Amino acid sequence: MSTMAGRELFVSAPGKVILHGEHAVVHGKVALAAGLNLRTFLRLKPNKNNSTVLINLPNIGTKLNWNISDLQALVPSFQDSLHSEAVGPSSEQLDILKTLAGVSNGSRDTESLAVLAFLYLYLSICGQELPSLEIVVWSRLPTGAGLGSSAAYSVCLSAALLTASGKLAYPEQENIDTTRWTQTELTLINRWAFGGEKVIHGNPSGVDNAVATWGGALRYQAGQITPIERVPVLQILLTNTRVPRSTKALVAGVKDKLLKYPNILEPLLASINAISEECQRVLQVGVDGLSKDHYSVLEELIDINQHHLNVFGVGHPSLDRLCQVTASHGLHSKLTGAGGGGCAVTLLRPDIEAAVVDTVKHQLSECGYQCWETSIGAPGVSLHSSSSLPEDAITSLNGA
Ligand SMILES: Nc1ncnc2c1ncn2[C@@H]1O[C@H](COP(=O)(O)OP(=O)(O)OP(=O)(O)O)[C@@H](O)[C@H]1O
Ligand SMILES: C[C@@](O)(CCO)CC(=O)[O-]
Ligand SMILES: [Mg+2]
Repeated sequence: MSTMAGRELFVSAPGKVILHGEHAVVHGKVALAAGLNLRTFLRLKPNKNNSTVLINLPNIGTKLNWNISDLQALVPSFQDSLHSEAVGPSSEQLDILKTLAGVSNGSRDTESLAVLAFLYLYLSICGQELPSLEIVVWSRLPTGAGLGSSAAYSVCLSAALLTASGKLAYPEQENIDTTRWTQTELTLINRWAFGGEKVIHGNPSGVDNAVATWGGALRYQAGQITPIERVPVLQILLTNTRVPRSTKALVAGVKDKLLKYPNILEPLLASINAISEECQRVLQVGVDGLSKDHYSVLEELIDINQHHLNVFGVGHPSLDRLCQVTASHGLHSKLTGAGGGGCAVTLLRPDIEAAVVDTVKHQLSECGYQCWETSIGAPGVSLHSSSSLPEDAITSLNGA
């Protein structure tokens, strides 16, 4: 095993789709989620002749750098983080980072959250001897649309910084192009990514970073990650309403509602839990092929959950419209991720004709929405050789 210290490295992590359980999972209920074949890519380059650390985020037009000597003075406030049981920044650490990044309190803007998460992970993971680095992160995922862009971002940073600082070994080569870390190492990557998610979300459940780390399909409840080894092939249509929203604000809104109306809303959380359980049961009995009846159940579960999520106040008129368009062609949709705009998932039954799907996509694009037809399940965080990266990723990482 060799360390990656001093070498350029390329990492990627997938986005995710939550089939059921968003929001409820923050309150200890079951969620079912799967990796998505839209990924975030990171290039880390050691800076030999320089004494700065640079972060370049082309998706959001951010390019910033800091002098290592300025950051070194802050290290004592972060040096216990690596060994502490608690994951995530303390309020003192967040205050230090906000001052450093010139971010005002309560700011939820895209750049501030991305920069705070980066600084938190860099200072906490790299510790004593801060390395001079140049990091570029570019994603095919829409930012802030419900497909786990924040988790893919945090997972890529966590994996790259742990590897570059020698805290993770270079993964054993399965093949020369793409390698993955061991289970123990993935657990460490996931732990730090959860810390990054805490900076971005405030109170994440941890499901998004778990999917970005392990990929595949999984059941998540209260920190417990159970991979679902075999899942029937599910074709889905993902649609981005392009209505911007903040997961942090939506999660906080649900909490407020639950505190205000516990007796009214707790039963809905229990219902969402039961929906996840029933969905998992159907996927497992139909693992070798879902029957028509199975699809009917999956569709009804989608409809019921979409109504529940509306009750929690995380719907949006753009999502209502999307559900109406798909329903007019006999297709069933629900929001995925935090809602409030962002993305929805539509189940594509195998008996639906391609022409119908095309019509639906056309009508959704006329609403100003963006669609992807895809299937669920994608590999988790991976280390790549530069030659194995897709062309758009390498161009964006090198050209940024
Ligand atoms: N490619 C990226 N470049 C820079 N920052 C990013 C990138 N991807 C995500 N982020 C950070 O993550 C934030 C979006 O996170 P948020 O949790 O609100 O949305 P999401 O993760 O896309 O959706 P959800 O959490 O509902 O799945 C952005 O505001 C930005 O700070
Ligand atoms: C809304 C939420 O349940 C999913 C966001 O993708 C938040 C979380 O689980 O951290
Ligand atoms: Mg997120």
